[in-house]
Amino acid sequence: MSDTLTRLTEILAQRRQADPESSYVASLHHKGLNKILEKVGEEAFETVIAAKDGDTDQVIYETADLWFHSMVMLSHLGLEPQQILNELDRRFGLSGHDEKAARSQEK
Ligand SMILES: N=c1c2ncn([C@@H]3O[C@H](COP(=O)(O)OP(=O)(O)OP(=O)(O)O)[C@@H](O)[C@H]3O)c2ncn1[C@@H]1O[C@H](COP(=O)(O)O)[C@@H](O)[C@H]1O
Repeated sequence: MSDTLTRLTEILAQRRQADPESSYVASLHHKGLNKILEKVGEEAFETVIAAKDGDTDQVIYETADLWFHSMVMLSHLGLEPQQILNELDRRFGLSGHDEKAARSQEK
């Protein structure tokens, strides 16, 4: 995992026990899954709008917000970002054709 993702993962784990008054991450966990999912949806929408507008600086900014809130969601669900990276790595081993077959077998 990249140093940035590793560092952020560690900080997010620490902040689960932090004071919601002083930590934004703790405040999201305190508000619960629905609030976290609302933020993921909001940031995804803002990313799409920035891309449609062709505003590349804004795309970078909003995608960072989207990745960050997605990582808070994973943390809330007890999942590790490494599990997502493992899934992406697994797909490297599949051709487009094999990938479709694997997906249809999963269903
Ligand atoms: N990477 C981030 C990060 N990215 C975005 N944000 C926050 O995400 C929010 C983005 O939502 P919006 O733009 O909708 O802003 P908002 O209006 O304040 O949000 P709402 O009131 O609608 O919930 C802002 O409050 C940003 O500050 C982040 N907050 C924290 N981090 C990282 O998380 C670490 C822990 O943060 P704390 O929990 O605050 O200590 C920090 O050290 C950073 O590394």
